Amino acid sequence: MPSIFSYQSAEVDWCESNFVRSAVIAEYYNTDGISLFSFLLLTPLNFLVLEGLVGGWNFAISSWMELCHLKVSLLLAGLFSMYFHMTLSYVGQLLDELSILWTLAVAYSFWYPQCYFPKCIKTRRHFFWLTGTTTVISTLMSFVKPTLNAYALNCIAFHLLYLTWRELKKCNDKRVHRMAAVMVMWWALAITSWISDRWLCWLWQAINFPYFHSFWHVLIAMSLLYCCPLVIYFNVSYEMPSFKPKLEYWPSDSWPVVVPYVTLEEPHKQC
Ligand SMILES: CCCCCCCC/C=C\CCCCCCCC(=O)N[C@@H](CO)[C@H](O)/C=C/CCCCCCCCCCCCC
Ligand SMILES: [Ca+2]
Ligand SMILES: [Zn+2]
Repeated sequence: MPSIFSYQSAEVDWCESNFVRSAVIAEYYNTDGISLFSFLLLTPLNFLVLEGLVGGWNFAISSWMELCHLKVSLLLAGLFSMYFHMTLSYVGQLLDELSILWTLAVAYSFWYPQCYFPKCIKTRRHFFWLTGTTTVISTLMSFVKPTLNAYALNCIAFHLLYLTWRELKKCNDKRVHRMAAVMVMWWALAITSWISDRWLCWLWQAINFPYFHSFWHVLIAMSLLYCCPLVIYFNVSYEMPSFKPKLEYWPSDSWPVVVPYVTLEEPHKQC
């Protein structure tokens, strides 16, 4: 019986042919080629977006700690993803999926708006416990049928879409609507690539182009780049109502390649 650490012991194998470009890296493009771009370039950009938040304002130490948790979780998700595609091992698959689950848990427990809490949950502390318990139970259940884990994780994105839609209904700022539209566009392209790789592999192998999972890595990282400032924008509107958040693009709105971020207008002095 193969060890849970051994190469190709995972339940899932992506469309890219194994060990074609390297004897030690099972799926080269999913591990290094393009994934390296997405996680080692776009994730630091996300860090800068998050760092701008801390550096620019007098941010409470608790918010700084929350962002640190998110950064560590995102970095681990990137590293575990590379380990998984390098080995296609059972442990790699679970580390990849569980790190995404726990990153989502961190984001939900810190930034889920209080107005959407279930009726029985009164404080963020209670919501924190609810998220923690649900995540621990989901972690245990993930060992039952690991093939289903990724589908369950993708369903969480639909919940995020629903929340975005609820928030946009209350918001008139055109810049926010534009940023949400761009985030959804990247996510739609990402999920299409993920499903194509899973379900239409026979077709991509027939035309010798089995690289859609590596596209997914880049596209989901792009979507996250727009998701972070949006989450921060809505969070500031709820938690710091005296500030006025504004979505901006670096270096400027008109550039074809931009990094989105949030700025805050100083609070009005109270008499
Ligand atoms: C203050 C900012 C808060 C922002 C919250 C952002 C929360 C980010 C959470 C998770 C990061 C996801 C990282 C994706 C890593 C992909 C690794 C991967 O490719 N894994 C596959 C196997 O290699 C696996 O099959 C994929 C599983 C599905 C993962 C689904 C993740 C959903 C993430 C939702 C992203 C939101 C984008 C916007 C949605 C409208
Ligand atoms: Ca493969
Ligand atoms: Zn992957």
